Amino acid sequence: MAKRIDVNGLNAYYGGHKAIEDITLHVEPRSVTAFIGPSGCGKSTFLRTLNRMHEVTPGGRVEGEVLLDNENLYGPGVDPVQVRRTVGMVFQRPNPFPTMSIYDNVLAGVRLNGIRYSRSQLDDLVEKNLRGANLWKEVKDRLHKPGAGLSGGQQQRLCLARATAVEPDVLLMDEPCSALDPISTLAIEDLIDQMKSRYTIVIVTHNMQQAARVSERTAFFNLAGVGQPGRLIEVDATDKIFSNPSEKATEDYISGRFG
Ligand SMILES: Nc1ncnc2c1ncn2[C@@H]1O[C@H](COP(=O)(O)OP(=O)(O)OP(=O)(O)O)[C@@H](O)[C@H]1O
Repeated sequence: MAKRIDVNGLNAYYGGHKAIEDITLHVEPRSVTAFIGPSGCGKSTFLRTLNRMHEVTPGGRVEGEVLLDNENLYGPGVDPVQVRRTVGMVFQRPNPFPTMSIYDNVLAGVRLNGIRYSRSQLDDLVEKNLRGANLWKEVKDRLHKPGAGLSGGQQQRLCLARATAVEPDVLLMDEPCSALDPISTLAIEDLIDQMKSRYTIVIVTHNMQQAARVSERTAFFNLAGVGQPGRLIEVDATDKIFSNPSEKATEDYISGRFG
């Protein structure tokens, strides 16, 4: 079930270094929001605060709140492992378990949730999620071959199938196409378009055409200078950000004047 995200006054640190400052952002369910901004402004850091991955980095610390349908992910007693199941993530480089079969890759997260499934239930889960990732037709005859035998684009779709198999509420994508060729990139973008009716999707991208193609809303991040924390400069409808942004820094960035 897609959920709404409300971030209030969020700061994130690496040890003594404040990487992002005072971020407040609201993301509607069943929508795609793109994060754009120059290198080092904290897009990936912010993304990782949305499923408590940031604190996995030594010295990683967060202040402020992230609400998922009004429930604070950083509230007392919240299990970060459960949060990461609810808020799935796909990374820049496709990272299937290389020696594990395609079939077992899809089920890798499912098998950690402690529920016992019958063989036919598992078969159904694998087929449903590979179909959802537009990969079923390409791999149905080699489900028990290793995931590493797929092309980069197929591996990334396998990672999406693995992420959706645990039925998350939110899907976070950190530059999911940056290691892919243009055809595979379009396949992932099509998939994002299809998936947005079921999930809340947040995507970090350096590719502004991609942000314009896939997202309804775009958030622009920037930093005042080297060593300064990144900040959210503005968030608005993607059309507006790319045609008539409110802030000069956004306009400078999208028109290629910096970054
Ligand atoms: N593991 C880490 N340890 C210490 N500092 C880090 C770490 N990861 C990122 N940072 C710092 O946090 C700040 C934000 O980095 P982040 O990777 O979130 O930015 P970004 O906007 O995603 O950059 P890019 O577009 O280049 O991926 C930077 O100053 C970076 O050097």
